[in-house]
Amino acid sequence: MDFISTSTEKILLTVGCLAAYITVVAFYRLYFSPLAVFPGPKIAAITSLYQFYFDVIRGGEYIWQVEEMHKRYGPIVRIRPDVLHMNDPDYIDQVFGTAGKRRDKYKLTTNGLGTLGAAIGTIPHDLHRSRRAPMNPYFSKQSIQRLEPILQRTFKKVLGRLAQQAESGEPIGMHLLYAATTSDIISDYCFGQSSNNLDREDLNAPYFDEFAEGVKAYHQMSTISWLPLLIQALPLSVAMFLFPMIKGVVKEIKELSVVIEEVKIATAEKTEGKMASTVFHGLLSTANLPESEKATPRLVEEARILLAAGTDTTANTLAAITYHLLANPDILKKLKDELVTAIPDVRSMPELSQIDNLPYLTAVVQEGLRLHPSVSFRQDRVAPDEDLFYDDVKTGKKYIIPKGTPVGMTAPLLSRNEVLYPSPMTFDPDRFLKNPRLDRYQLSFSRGSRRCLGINLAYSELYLILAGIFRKYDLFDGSGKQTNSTLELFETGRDDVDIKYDLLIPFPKKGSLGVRLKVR
Ligand code: HEM
Repeated sequence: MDFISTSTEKILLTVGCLAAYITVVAFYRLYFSPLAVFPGPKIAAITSLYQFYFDVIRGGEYIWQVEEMHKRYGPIVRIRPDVLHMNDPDYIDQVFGTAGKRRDKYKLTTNGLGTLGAAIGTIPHDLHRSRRAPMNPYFSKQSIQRLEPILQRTFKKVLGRLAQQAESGEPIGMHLLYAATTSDIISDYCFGQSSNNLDREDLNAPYFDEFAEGVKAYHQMSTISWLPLLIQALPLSVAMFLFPMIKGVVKEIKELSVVIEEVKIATAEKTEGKMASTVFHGLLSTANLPESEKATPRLVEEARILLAAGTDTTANTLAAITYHLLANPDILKKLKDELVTAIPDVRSMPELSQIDNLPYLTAVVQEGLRLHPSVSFRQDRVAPDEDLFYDDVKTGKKYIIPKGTPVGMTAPLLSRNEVLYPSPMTFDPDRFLKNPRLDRYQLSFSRGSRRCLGINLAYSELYLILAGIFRKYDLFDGSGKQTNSTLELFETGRDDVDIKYDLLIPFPKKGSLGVRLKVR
């Protein structure tokens, strides 16, 4: 009897203490936190479990809750106890920082990326700068222009695959074809060894499926702060059993470690001089890079990011643009007219110098990036040195965002701004022709010192592949009179390209087979 009452008392005491603790924390967050003055739902201010429910349990749906919050509370909202979110295109520079302004990353976002040693996962501004600096020359406009032979060689294989598909009569999944292409290019540029996905019968589909499964862990890792530490602390076999989504990562780390070691041996005798021909030969022969920065595990993390960021992003935007062009014959006609003038001989491969200034192609690419930013997660930044000031012009309210506060912006939300982009869900390249300065408001490649490293490569791939495919192929019209090669959408609708779930990268409705085409 005594035992029961003592145990019951202990349980009651524990529950009481817990309830008191939760009440005090909730009370503090609601009324005394420096972020208490910011609008937003109380539940989001009290607990991060609100985000956890939508992002982890429901799988990438918090983005739509945040959109609703903005509709209800205005352009600045508190979306977690410690995080603000902005949806004002005129405030991009303040959040992402202009020259000379330091911007850190938010710890939990980088946890989700799982690569604290890579530039993208580096929290402090200054360390990020030093990691990014030796990679910048390899992704400058001139360096990417020098890559044209690799791009051309790879694109020839794409045309070969499309021709092969025409013979088979089977539909082709364009996301996979584009991912195989961009992955071949970035792997070739990183190490001088292409993944050769385009030479494989299955286009290396299992690798890309594994990648898609892996990114689904992003929200778990970024909302449960201790999860990455737990996974690292467990024996590998136990971790893989409990968290099967890490299997692909473990395999990739092993393979990339071997590749990096090979590059190390190849660069050992070389001294710094002219630019190396691949990114990693370059990094490893940079004399003033500390040895710790050249350690294999850190370089493996950098390589994982370059390979992932350089693959699915561009492929996703390419697939979406392909859909819109084939679903909108008027838009495709305008593009084709421009391409026919710029590239008179249909048998010749387009060269970047022929196409990189074409106005309509540029508008198509910008509109594709606007409507389908291939990085859909909240881009959080922290200003460590300065308070930020925000005036809500509609309500006249003035806010001071204390220094050190994570503030996020989300490209797919910003790009649906109805004032900048009337009928935002319509694919309308003309809006960029009418107002070319609209590109100032694009957040698709991020901004500031953490802007996408691969932006010039991504543009070259987008221009070259779209120009090459749509110069050659017409839209199938069913007349039976067409003599040119043609493309037709196969069982593909708008909901196969529109974002439904934000899992770091955008995913369409469940069960979607992506953009599929019949090639004739
Ligand atoms: C349409 C294509 C692409 C889009 C929309 C895109 C978008 C982005 C965005 C939004 C970020 C910032 C992410 C953050 O806040 O942490 C980023 C960073 C990055 N991207 Fe891209 N990207 C694309 C293509 C590429 C390509 C082809 C590469 C190839 C190297 C690449 C490499 C990177 C790297 C390394 C970073 C990290 C930069 C840093 O933190 O300093 N991306 N990208």
